[in-house]
Amino acid sequence: MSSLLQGVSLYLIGMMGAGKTTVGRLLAQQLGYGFVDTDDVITQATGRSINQLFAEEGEAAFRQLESDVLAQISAHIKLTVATGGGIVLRRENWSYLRHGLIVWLDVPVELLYTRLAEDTTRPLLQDPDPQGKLRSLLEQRQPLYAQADLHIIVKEGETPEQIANRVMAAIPSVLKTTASHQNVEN
Ligand SMILES: Nc1ncnc2c1ncn2[C@@H]1O[C@H](COP(=O)(O)OP(=O)(O)OP(=O)(O)O)[C@@H](O)[C@H]1O
Ligand SMILES: O=C(O)C1=C[C@@H](O)[C@@H](O)[C@H](O)C1
Ligand SMILES: [Mg+2]
Repeated sequence: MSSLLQGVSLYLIGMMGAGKTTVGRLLAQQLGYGFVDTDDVITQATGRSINQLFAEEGEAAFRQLESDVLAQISAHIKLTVATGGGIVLRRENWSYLRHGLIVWLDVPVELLYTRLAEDTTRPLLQDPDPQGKLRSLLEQRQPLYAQADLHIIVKEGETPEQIANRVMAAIPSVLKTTASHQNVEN
């Protein structure tokens, strides 16, 4: 599979809690790729948590850092990249994401909520109605996530391993489309 991909990186997008970090690590192992998480790079580079950055610098400054980090990552090949849930919001980020194959992990809001209910590390969920907040964020972002090359709809009870296997199985279908386009053009 990794030879089929010819070093093209995978970029995982989707809502917070969708499993980008968890599934991304597994995919990197299976592909023999490096693994990078944009949220982790930001926290390591700044020495501050995402919560701190949102509180002390504001969301706009965080988004700028996120774009800067993504720009640097996109210069590399053979990576599986777990992105922050809001990476799709900035148009310039798409020019970086398009360096690789973009995979949307699409998880129902109810499932996201059960996964994140105890989690206090996502500043946008510090809301009196976190489930409603997740729903409105997803509504706003859905058309953006839908621009991914691969759309993986995750069902309740699916393990990270099963999801990673489904992504691996779906990759050739996207690469085939690219190859057939090339044939038509040639
Ligand atoms: N398939 C799964 N089944 C059950 N729990 C899962 C699954 N995938 C991930 N989780 C759990 O859900 C939580 C969120 O997962 P993860 O951190 O990978 O999401 P994320 O998409 O990287 O979120 P963020 O955008 O906030 O970084 C974690 O506690 C993780 O262990
Ligand atoms: O969905 C979002 O906007 C976010 C998701 C996380 O990955 C972090 O990047 C941050 O909490 C913002
Ligand atoms: Mg993550």
